[in-house]
Amino acid sequence: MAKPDADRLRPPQGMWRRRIASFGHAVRGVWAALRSEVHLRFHALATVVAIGLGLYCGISRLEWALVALAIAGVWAAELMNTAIEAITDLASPDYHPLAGKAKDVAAGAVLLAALGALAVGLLVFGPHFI
Ligand SMILES: Nc1ncnc2c1ncn2[C@@H]1O[C@H](COP(=O)(O)OP(=O)(O)OP(=O)(O)O)[C@@H](O)[C@H]1O
Repeated sequence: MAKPDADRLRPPQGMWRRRIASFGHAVRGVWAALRSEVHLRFHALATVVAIGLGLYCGISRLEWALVALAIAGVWAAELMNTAIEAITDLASPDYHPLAGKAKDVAAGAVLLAALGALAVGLLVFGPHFI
């Protein structure tokens, strides 16, 4: 007899069902990362602050686009970093220079995205306060 989990794990039939299921997996991934990663909670706070500042300063449509890209870039980099950390810990729980390199490079991607977001924040919001 099939195990109870087998039905749940079988991919749903039909294109839309599969698309909706994929979307659900992605949302579940963001939620799982948010629960486990302190950095992501900090990004969530920074996102709320940036949106609040944007509303307070009445920034333009183009400025909103830049802020949105900066926010999405940091979230995407941090989520990829979390995924790479997880797969690295799975593949190499013991010390290995390549595991360290993978984690360092993934962390570097987050650092670059964060620096870019900082530059966008300073350039967009700075003039409203100076
Ligand atoms: N298996 C490993 N082999 C070699 N070096 C590792 C290994 N695991 C971690 N490291 C080194 O330790 C650093 C920190 O790794 P860790 O897994 O603690 O991530 P972290 O920077 O604390 O990220 P987070 O706080 O998001 O969990 C890595 O960037 C890497 O240089």
